[in-house]
Amino acid sequence: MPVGTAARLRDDVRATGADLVWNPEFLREGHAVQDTISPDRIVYGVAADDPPSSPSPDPSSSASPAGDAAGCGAAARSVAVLDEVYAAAIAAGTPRLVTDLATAELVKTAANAFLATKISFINAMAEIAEVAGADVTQLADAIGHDARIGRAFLNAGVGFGGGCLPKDIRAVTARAKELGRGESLRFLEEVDAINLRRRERVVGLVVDALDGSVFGKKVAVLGVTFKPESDDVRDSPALDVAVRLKGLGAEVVATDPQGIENARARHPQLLYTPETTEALRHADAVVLVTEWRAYRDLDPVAVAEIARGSVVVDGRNVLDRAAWRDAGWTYVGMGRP
Ligand SMILES: NC(=O)C1=CN([C@@H]2O[C@H](COP(=O)(O)OP(=O)(O)OC[C@H]3O[C@@H](n4cnc5c(N)ncnc54)[C@H](O)[C@@H]3O)[C@@H](O)[C@H]2O)C=CC1
Ligand SMILES: O=C(O)[C@H]1O[C@H](OP(=O)(O)OP(=O)(O)OC[C@H]2O[C@@H](n3ccc(=O)[nH]c3=O)[C@H](O)[C@@H]2O)[C@H](O)[C@@H](O)[C@@H]1O
Repeated sequence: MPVGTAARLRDDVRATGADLVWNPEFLREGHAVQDTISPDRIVYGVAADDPPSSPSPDPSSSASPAGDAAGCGAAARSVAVLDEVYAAAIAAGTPRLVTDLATAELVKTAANAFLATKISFINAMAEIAEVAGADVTQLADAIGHDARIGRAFLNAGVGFGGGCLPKDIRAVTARAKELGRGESLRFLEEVDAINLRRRERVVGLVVDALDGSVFGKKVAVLGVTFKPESDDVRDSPALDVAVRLKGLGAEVVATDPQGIENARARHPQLLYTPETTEALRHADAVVLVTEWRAYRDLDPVAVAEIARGSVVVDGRNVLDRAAWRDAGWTYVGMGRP
């Protein structure tokens, strides 16, 4: 939601006798239950002019500018209700922050924007690694050991997709412009552009590996969802790569453990099979774009026996490149030799 939405809705909601608090959640698809039961933090946004009367159980965890102020209005009651909802998580020591409405709205957007920026940062470094002859996975490991940076969300590859990160960076960029601060978040347009370039890059690597043209070549695309453990194909880099290859004249056969139905509804022009072996059979090139466990664990020797060609493009940098090369494959990674 654009920052300012809660404040705009609040009076209308209160006129009904209810209260409006902003309680963003940070769950990831595929981990929804675990993330809901054990969140990293809980955030309640309450109206700044009606602060909660009771301090939070752990005052050091409250970021409310008015969290300790007197008052026993609707916001205080809402905080008490939410404390009941999250009683188990709070008792387990989950940090709980009470903020104003706008801050709570921005927390959600800022978290996703930061995650997207981390991914595009490492993908930008992958672009440099590609021309410098460096290895972006080793680079990520090395900088990730710095606790201030951290290794999470530094996996370079075909980039981020899904129903949240792409939408949220575009939405907050647009909102910043509305608020007269477009320059503050202009870098997120670059984050978006870097991300979209990675899809082109995967396609380009396939074309190059097939001597300049995919026309008439069979390409096995492993994965259509935006990430493993989800059937979601919204803004999926994997599906985008499949569609682009098809547009260049390749005979694309895509496979996925969970996403075929959703992918077919959006792109019926592609061929799909739930059988990995069928996708790989007589393939001139194999492209891994969603790092499902089943694809990470593929035996390169066995795949070589059913495929026609010997090109594998690892769009997620998850395959054991030495094992694939030993089995006779031309292995192509993303930002690593
Ligand atoms: N998917 C996730 O893991 C998380 C999603 N969110 C946020 O929650 C929101 C919903 O996300 P999802 O559940 O993934 O999306 P979704 O696309 O699965 O669900 C959205 C629902 O809203 C309905 N809808 C859309 N426009 C509407 C309108 N104008 N009037 C009435 N209904 C309308 C759609 O039909 C759909 O049922 C998004 O803002 C997302 O950023 C937040 C945290 C996690
Ligand atoms: O707002 C939301 O709805 C949610 O958006 C994301 O969750 P989600 O979209 O489920 O997926 P992520 O696990 O964040 O992955 C997003 C994309 O980034 C990609 N990614 C992730 C990590 C990485 O290192 N590299 C990378 O390319 C994934 O493949 C995927 O396409 C956030 O992680 C959640 O905290 C948030 O609640």
